[in-house]
Amino acid sequence: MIKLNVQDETARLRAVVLGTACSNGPIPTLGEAYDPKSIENIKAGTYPTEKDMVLEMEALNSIFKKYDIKVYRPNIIENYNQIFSRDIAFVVEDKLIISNILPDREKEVEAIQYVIDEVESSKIITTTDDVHFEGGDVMLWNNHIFIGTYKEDDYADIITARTNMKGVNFIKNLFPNKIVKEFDLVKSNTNAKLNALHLDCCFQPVGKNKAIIHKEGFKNEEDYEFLVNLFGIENLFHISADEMYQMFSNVFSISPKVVVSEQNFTRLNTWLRAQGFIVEEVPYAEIGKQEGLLRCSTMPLIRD
Ligand SMILES: NC(=O)NCCC[C@H](N)C(=O)O
Repeated sequence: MIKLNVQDETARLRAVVLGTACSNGPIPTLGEAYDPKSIENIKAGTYPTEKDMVLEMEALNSIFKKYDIKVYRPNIIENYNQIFSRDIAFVVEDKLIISNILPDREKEVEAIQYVIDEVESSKIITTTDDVHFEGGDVMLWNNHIFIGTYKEDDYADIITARTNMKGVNFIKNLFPNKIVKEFDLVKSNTNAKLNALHLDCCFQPVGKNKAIIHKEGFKNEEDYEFLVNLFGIENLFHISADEMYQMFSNVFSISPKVVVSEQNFTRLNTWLRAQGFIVEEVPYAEIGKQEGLLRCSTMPLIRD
């Protein structure tokens, strides 16, 4: 059995689900794509190849091996995108919460059923179809749970809005001892530079008291100010719309000291090293063309 334990974003990682790019399927049609960056790359003829994406995910896998982390991979579903494991389920404390994910991505959950079967059934949480959340929108931070959401009435038309207020309230009720803080995010179905697809696309803590943030990803300035007050302005690394588009906030912590980052994120990697972090660089830009990066493709099961 797997004894789940995740208390925050950065404690030493022991076990993780890492997605797979194997049998990713043909290039989606514009109608099949569900994020603006994929659409942009399909139109430009630059959609990533399976071969390149498999190589990138193996580079991440080898970092996990180096740090002796137990890695679970999804079972392969033929011709199906299974890269972004983060969104399909997530661990809070000792509970595995199964997301009600975008219907286009539903089969991804079946592929990790063998992992779910290793978890004590009383720890597995599911909910009704009207309650939406994806793991990319949910972050644990000390006594807080941060959740990205979208509050406008046109939620149903916004394919980039994945977590609704019913989802936020469900998590609030599940963890009455936590401070659940939701953030209304800026969304665009058509322009990836104006789209905070999930909370982890515009914000993520690193280390014990620092975070990467794109201010304009937050619809309300007060939400941004809340994070400034919590972390301290000197501890925030601000990223531009272009850096959000490159997914600078979607690095992945394997301990409070060690961050896995993309090899081209020079400005961020230099800052991280100056703060005393060990930065493990991997190539991940091809995966990034699908509007997800390192955090998005991992789902931690056990941290210290
Ligand atoms: N946590 C994340 O931001 N996940 C990235 C998911 C990207 C995928 N193309 C999607 O739109 O669902």
